[in-house]
Amino acid sequence: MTKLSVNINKIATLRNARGGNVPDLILAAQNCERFGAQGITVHPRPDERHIRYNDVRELTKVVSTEFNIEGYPSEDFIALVLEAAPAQVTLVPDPPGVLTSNAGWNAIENQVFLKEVIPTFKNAGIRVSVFMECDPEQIKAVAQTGTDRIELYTEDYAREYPNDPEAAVKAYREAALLAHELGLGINAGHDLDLNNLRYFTKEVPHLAEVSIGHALISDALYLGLENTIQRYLREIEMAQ
Ligand SMILES: CC(=O)[C@@H](O)[C@H](O)COP(=O)(O)O
Ligand SMILES: NCC(=O)COP(=O)(O)O
Repeated sequence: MTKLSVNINKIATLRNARGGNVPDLILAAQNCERFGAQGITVHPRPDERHIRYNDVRELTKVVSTEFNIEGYPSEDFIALVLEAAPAQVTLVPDPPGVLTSNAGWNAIENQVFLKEVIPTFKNAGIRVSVFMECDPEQIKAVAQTGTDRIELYTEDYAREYPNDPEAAVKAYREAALLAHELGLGINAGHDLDLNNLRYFTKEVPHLAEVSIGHALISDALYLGLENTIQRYLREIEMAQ
């Protein structure tokens, strides 16, 4: 069954807006797990616009499901992840000033770099996932880096889904089949929501985890966090 990892970046966005500790991010993460989340994901960006490095240090003490830390493997990020020792690190090629993640790795051009960085985490017992698009040549290249998993970047799927679901999901299904054949685990995320999640998890095989944040936290403003998490879980259950 595909696991749901709730990305709590946007709870930190709201907290930072007033400079205090409301909403309490640690309590929110614990409640997400209590409401059924099977993982907690954070993306501490260099400018700490939402998740701060110290949030990661505090969260790692309380997260009892799978803790997944996403980010570009800068020296500071690597040191933070090794200190936090999460279940999983997801390497994302984001430059510092980007509004949000908007591309997967070019694993062909960055093969040497990824081959150097990935053992640092694996030797510390941390599962590695690499944020990727669906290009088969890129999937073959990232399979050579030693990563445990890839995370399929699903913005293209989310954008095209309303127009033509089958066309939107085709490349992802093919990428998942190829990745599985190459011995890679498969995660997915970015812009997944209550409308497009069931079809994606039904059509894409071998999907270990989806990480969802922006739409889920936005839905929770209307539906409540507990109800929202359970509705996302139900979408996955209905697909499998
Ligand atoms: C890698 C990914 O798709 C998400 O972690 C995304 O980067 C969320 O980041 P923001 O919450 O800063 O948009
Ligand atoms: N890896 C994707 C993630 O953690 C959340 O992305 P989004 O749902 O906020 O777009």
